[in-house]
Amino acid sequence: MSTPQSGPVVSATDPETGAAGRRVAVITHTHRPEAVRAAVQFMHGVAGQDITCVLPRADTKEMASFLDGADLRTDLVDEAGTNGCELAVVFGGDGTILRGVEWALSVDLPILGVNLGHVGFLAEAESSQIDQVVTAVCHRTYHTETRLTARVRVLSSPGGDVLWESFAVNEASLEKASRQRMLEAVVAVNDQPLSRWSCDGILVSTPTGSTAYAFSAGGPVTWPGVDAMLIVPLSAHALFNRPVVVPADAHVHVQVVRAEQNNAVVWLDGRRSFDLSPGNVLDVTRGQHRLQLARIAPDDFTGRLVRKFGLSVEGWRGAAERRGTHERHGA
Ligand SMILES: NC(=O)c1ccc[n+]([C@@H]2O[C@H](COP(=O)([O-])OP(=O)(O)OC[C@H]3O[C@@H](n4cnc5c(N)ncnc54)[C@H](O)[C@@H]3O)[C@@H](O)[C@H]2O)c1
Ligand SMILES: Nc1ncnc2c1ncn2[C@@H]1O[C@H](COP(=O)(O)OP(=O)(O)OP(=O)(O)O)[C@@H](O)[C@H]1O
Repeated sequence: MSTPQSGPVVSATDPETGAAGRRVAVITHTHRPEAVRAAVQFMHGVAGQDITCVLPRADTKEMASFLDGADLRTDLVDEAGTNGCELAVVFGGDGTILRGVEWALSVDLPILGVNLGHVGFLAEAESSQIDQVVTAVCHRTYHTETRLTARVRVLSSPGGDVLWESFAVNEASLEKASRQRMLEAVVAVNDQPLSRWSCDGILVSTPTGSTAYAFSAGGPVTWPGVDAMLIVPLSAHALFNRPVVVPADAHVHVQVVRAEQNNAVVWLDGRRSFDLSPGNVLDVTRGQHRLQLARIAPDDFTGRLVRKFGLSVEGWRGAAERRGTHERHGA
């Protein structure tokens, strides 16, 4: 789902610092020197445009040698939040973008990812395109694509107390806590039991997550505009062990029936986790906030899939045919 629009209008004065001008958050995979270099190149690019770069203070230790003495307008902050920012530009791979989401989601801040990781499926630009990113940010020519997220809660029992609450952009992954035993859980959709699975785990994934863990587990690749959630069993020892697709408004419950050493664990986007005991329920519904991904080019999910997954669009026959033509021409 894409909403063409210019960047959000931001007040000329930051409410907290009183500083005038535009503010853009910069989040960097600081353990990767090429990501730090790219972030600093971006900051230099926007420096003359009355834009202050807002950095998480924790990121600046590794960046200090690049920042010291540079004529850059930066503001260091401890807490995630808008801090008056209109956009977060993230330099890293998907993991760093998922870290950036923790800053951005609750305040509906768009994220523009620059890939300095291995895959960078969620990124919009490659490291060779920093000048284009600078131009798009300076002229506010980016648009935002919104993505479904999930609200994830752990309940003590069906209808019981809420023990934990968080969100997922990719997936909630309920997993066995002990490697040598199976997890046993009952999945219910809209309060109707669907299946009991003895398995390694169960994913409840968004369309965004359909190219991540759910993809590895045999789930269907789902275009971002599809308003649905995927339920994907991990190695279920059952005749019915298929991924299922439910409407995004469905209420998905997964109750842990048995878990060895009395524990199962849920991981959200591989970043946030909580331990569950038998009887506890993983409760997943549509998230209140949509992730906003800033784009500098028109949407092209098909192209992204082909590029990032290295899909062959000519097939082996096409390659053979081209070789044949080549050989007939005596090359
Ligand atoms: N067997 C698996 O495939 C498996 C196992 C655990 C976690 N994961 C995924 O890892 C994600 C966390 O990513 P990370 O980079 O912090 O961990 P990571 O460093 O372990 O990398 C996981 C891989 O998933 C890719 N990835 C992440 N989100 C993606 C998305 N939406 N579409 C396509 N690819 C995506 C990353 O680029 C990376 O190659 C989790 O949300 C989960 O989806 C996958
Ligand atoms: N400043 C940081 N401090 C600590 N950890 C970080 C920092 N930046 C990134 N990470 C973590 O490092 C891990 C790997 O980062 P990332 O996913 O960006 O790189 P990658 O694995 O090479 O890329 P991709 O996910 O696209 O394959 C992630 O879990 C991410 O959250």
